[in-house]
Amino acid sequence: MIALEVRALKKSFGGLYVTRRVDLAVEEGERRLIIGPNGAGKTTLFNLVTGEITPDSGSIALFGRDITRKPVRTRAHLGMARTYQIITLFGRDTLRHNVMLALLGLSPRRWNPLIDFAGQRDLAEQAEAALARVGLAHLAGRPLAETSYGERRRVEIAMALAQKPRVLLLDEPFAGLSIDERQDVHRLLMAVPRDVTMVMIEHNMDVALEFAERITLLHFGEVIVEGTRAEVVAHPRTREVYLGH
Ligand SMILES: Nc1ncnc2c1ncn2[C@@H]1O[C@H](COP(=O)(O)OP(=O)(O)OP(=O)(O)O)[C@@H](O)[C@H]1O
Repeated sequence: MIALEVRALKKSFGGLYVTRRVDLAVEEGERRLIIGPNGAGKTTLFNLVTGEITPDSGSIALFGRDITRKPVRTRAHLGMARTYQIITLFGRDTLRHNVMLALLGLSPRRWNPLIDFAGQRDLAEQAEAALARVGLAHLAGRPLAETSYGERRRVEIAMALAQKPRVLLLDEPFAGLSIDERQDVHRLLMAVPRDVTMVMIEHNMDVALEFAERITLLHFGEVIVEGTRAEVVAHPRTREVYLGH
């Protein structure tokens, strides 16, 4: 079954086509890597898929269901989660609370302004389980501002995984990490079960290549090469627009 299918997707900003025409089909359970030079339209593609921006034309389907015009929240309910390139967490709050907020994002309780965190035992337990999954259970009660950059990136992955996604979009999960931290995140992503389909944008080829089964190369808003890891790496167009730089 195709988990995520994008067809003839187009998006322009002020007359400039950032997504010129993108077709993409990611199988359920697949690990797909999206590469491309700066400005190729990778993040824009993610924004279109998650619904943060609307396409000019084309369609997006999640497990066969058309979601092109569905709001972000509906897509999240249908199983889509994302980590961001820019960290957007609450510094003074503990790791546990940050993950609980991510979980509340999918819950009707989010809309209750008087929510009492202390009374949300089930949410706290889910948040702790999510933190344990990324090796941060021991830091659950620590304010986020007192954690390292690498730990925060793992919190972001915990937040996305806590939502029990069926499709997880990862925007540069290795950006800014040390070699050791990269290995931690890599191990963590490799341990995610196959019922989660993963699509990753990443510049850091050494770690990302290992992760990917199939690779899509975007250039000026179009897919110019796609195939298995070996096929894409060996392709002359890849060398020309990407690996040579
Ligand atoms: N909201 C917007 N309004 C106008 N232009 C935009 C907008 N969003 C993105 N762009 C432009 O679209 C182009 C593609 O941006 P995008 O962030 O999708 O590329 P990218 O492949 O993710 O690049 P990078 O590797 O640098 O993150 C860029 O030239 C960017 O300036």
